[in-house]
Amino acid sequence: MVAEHTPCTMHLSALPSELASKLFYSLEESSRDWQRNKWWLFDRLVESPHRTSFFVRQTDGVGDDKSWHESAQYWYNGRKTDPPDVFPSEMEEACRIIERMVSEELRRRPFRYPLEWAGGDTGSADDLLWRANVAASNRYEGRNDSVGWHSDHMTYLGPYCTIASLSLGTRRTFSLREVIPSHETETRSAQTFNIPLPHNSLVIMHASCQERFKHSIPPQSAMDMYRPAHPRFPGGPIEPSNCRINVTFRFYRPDFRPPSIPRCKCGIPTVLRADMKNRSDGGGKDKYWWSCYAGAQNDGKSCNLWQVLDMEAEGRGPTIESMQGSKGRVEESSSNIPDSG
Ligand SMILES: O=C(O)CCC(=O)C(=O)O
Ligand SMILES: [Fe+2]
Repeated sequence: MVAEHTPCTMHLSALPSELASKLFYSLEESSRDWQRNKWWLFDRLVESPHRTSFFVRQTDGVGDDKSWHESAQYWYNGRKTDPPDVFPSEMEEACRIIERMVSEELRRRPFRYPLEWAGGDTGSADDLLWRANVAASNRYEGRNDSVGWHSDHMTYLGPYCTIASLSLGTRRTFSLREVIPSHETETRSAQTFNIPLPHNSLVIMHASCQERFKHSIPPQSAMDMYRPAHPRFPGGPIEPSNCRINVTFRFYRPDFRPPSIPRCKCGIPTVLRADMKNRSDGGGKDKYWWSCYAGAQNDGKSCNLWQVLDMEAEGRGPTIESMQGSKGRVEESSSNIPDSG
């Protein structure tokens, strides 16, 4: 049902059960002092209703290039931060399994979008179609921690990214809702899909999810405690928890490295957003905007820059389109194009 109604797929029991427990325990402990993001909303300083942290992978297995480590320092409100932590060993192990799952799922997809990254296939023996090199992580404690409606910024991910989101600990609801393009608001309205995410489940937000849908983790009026299948230490007690840990594995694209990100008049890197209201649903004419992000960190003051992303003029790629020389969707069967009406 998830795949039928949304640009996501849902995978239960993603990791071996013992690895999922170990990763939950290690992140549950380290996340107690993760930060709540703070940003300016108009003239008010607001704080995220959950804790968050960011990890970079020591290597993405492709080569020695570690330039995404620098991108990772900008994850927090466009402001340069201390170097983030490297994936702990259980996260690295989980990442390898998840890369395989995502690659298999990509192989099953009937088409790729023109602007998807196409430089990932290295011809190496492991033939992974998708790799992760960073992980943004969230901790939700109790019923009230949450994240509001948003789509993820594409600044370092580029258009039509694939994000793999692992849930550990107590079950929470993941809500998805399409943003209806302006020219269709008269003829149809959006539905909200509420997907319960149990411990050790993986949601893959496939290409077009960030362009077409917003997502959230709403506060809940009630929740079940999570009872781990394994004790924290051999022979120890099972400790129920009201905590959910989320790890979103992402690929920071080589053609969206920090030096290539336009800066606005405030002098800080802009953020890349999809024009969700004026999209063409993958037909290759989607619009993306580089926009000033100073407002979030600068007492709410911004230079209001909005500059259109121009993949060609900015020298970005290779994309599926540039590799296959195709305009519009790269597809095998037209019957598999999701109906946007
Ligand atoms: O916790 C989740 O499942 C969603 C987190 C999220 O949307 C994000 O980190 O951007
Ligand atoms: Fe998100």
